[in-house]
Amino acid sequence: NESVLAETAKPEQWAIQTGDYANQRYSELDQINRDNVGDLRVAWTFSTGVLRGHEGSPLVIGDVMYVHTPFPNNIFALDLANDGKILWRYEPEQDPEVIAVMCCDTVYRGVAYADGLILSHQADTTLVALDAKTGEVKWSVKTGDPAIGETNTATVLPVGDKVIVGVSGGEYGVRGRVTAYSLADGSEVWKAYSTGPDEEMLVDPEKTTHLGKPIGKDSSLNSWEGDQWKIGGGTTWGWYSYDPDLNLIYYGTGNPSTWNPSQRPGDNKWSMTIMARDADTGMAKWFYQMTPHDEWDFDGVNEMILTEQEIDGQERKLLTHFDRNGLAYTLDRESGELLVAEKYDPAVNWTTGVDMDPNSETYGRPAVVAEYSTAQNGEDENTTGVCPAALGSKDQQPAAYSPKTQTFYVPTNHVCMDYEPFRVAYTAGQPYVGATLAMFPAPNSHGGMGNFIAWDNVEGKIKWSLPEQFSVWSGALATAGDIVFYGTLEGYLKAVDAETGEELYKFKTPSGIIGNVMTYESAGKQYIGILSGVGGWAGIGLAAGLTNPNDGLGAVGGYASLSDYTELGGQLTVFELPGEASASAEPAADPAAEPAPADGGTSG
Ligand SMILES: O=C(O)c1cc(C(=O)O)c2c(n1)C(=O)C(=O)c1cc(C(=O)O)[nH]c1-2
Ligand SMILES: [Ca+2]
Repeated sequence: NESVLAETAKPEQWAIQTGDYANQRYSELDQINRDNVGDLRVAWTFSTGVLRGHEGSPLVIGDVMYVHTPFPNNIFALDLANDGKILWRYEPEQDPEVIAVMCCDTVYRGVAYADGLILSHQADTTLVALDAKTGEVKWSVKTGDPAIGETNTATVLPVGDKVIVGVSGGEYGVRGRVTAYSLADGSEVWKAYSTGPDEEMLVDPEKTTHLGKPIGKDSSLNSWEGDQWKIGGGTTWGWYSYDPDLNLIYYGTGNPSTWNPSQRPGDNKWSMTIMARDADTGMAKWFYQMTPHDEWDFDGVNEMILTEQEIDGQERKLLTHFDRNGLAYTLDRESGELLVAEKYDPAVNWTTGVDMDPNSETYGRPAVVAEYSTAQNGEDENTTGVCPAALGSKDQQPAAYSPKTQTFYVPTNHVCMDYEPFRVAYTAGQPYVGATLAMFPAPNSHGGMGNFIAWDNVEGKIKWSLPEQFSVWSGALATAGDIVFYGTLEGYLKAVDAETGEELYKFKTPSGIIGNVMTYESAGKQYIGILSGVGGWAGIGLAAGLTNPNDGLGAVGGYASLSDYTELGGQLTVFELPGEASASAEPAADPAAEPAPADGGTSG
């Protein structure tokens, strides 16, 4: 979208959840830098009035900040030129029944902006376009049906004259797809399913490729038994990227349903797949399936970060993806060629690695370790000590990339599990999970459940790693000030040196952080914003008031002690440096400073 491109090009704004179309989460702002970040202080705060998990971040367009909440997906427009006064609020009516069919808390990863519209895709799958100035509803359309388990938690991607949306419900047998709607009136333009016949997947058997080869006729149908693909998941609840030059959108598909692999023999295409599609038509250019026939619930939906970098002496258009399965992939995003696939979490034990030999029968496939194969061990058998756990070495928490350091900054989980598949019958709108889980910190390690790492996507190597007590479930931000920010589940906002990882600042916000750090400039001064409000799958114990470690799809386990550190509550905290940045900013409250001359001129 011309308007999205123009708005995201202004460093003083945060105009899209992902920072830019490339999902780099990098800001050119450098007033706050490695030398002064230690002086950060709270500038102002805002309570959202909602208790459960707060993912995503506010947007800033011009002088207005747009803050969203989890269910019921309220939106506030705050006037940054007027002390954050509420310009308008949007509080949709939503049937609370929808909460029962949300797998992993009532999270929402935020609103989008295009052409003067605020676009919000609610939990009940209502997609609404609001006038950004007034909050007035311009149009509204229903994209799914919660009665059959279809919900939404993701942000949307405005591209050209369309807005592209996904769907959640892989734990309810929902058939994944992306749908493009007209920005002008909300009418449907194209729809591309993750599974099923070529026509419904918008696949061309001769032109769409997998690892450089034509994908062939009915590649999805041939990889499932019977009609299982109709309730086979592959939902699309993650982050979306867009390359304006190639006009391709990129996203990943989620777990095949059910979690019991014995109920769905075959590769279960195209679940667990990176997809590249034409933004105008939805036609698939290339796919890459990372985890064929998933046995662990390693949804492939994490963000695709687009960069221009040199690899093997050649400048290439790259796509880097940190998958739930514990492998970090670097691909050529034009051709879909697989360049690097390496473990980014030392705990990973279910695979010995990916076959990188293009002439091999198993090219591009991960080699599975029999001991940790829940399919080979079979139904009603408990496979113990699988690393990573179902929520992966990384879940939805997005990484950041600094073009200055050519380094990726990745919030990770360091968690393992016991996994016991069982037979489950499908009933529309009921959980269709088919496995029980117990999750715990990775053994033989630092004892914590997370690391914040710096990653070299060309070498496929960790540069440095900061141990954390809990999973780092917050999104990172990198800036031209040579610093990187992230939040922790206990509630700390932290800033570290982009080169060395040295901790430079931390502040404990009122609740655990699962939101994404953002930055903006207002009246000439740089600010850092973060939503706190513990929840999400890792924090579901607190969010849903669960005490039994087997509740919350097994996530409570090692996360139960989170309640020793934090409590529910949604709040935005905005940080600044002391001192003035422009004529309109408040003067610094520095008692040691000389009083300013009365005439406002320079002294001496
Ligand atoms: O398969 C799906 O449709 C689906 C949806 C969601 C969601 O919408 O939040 C999650 C998951 N799966 C999932 O597997 C998962 O680990 C997860 C974590 C979270 C979160 O926000 O903390 N959501 C989801
Ligand atoms: Ca899932």
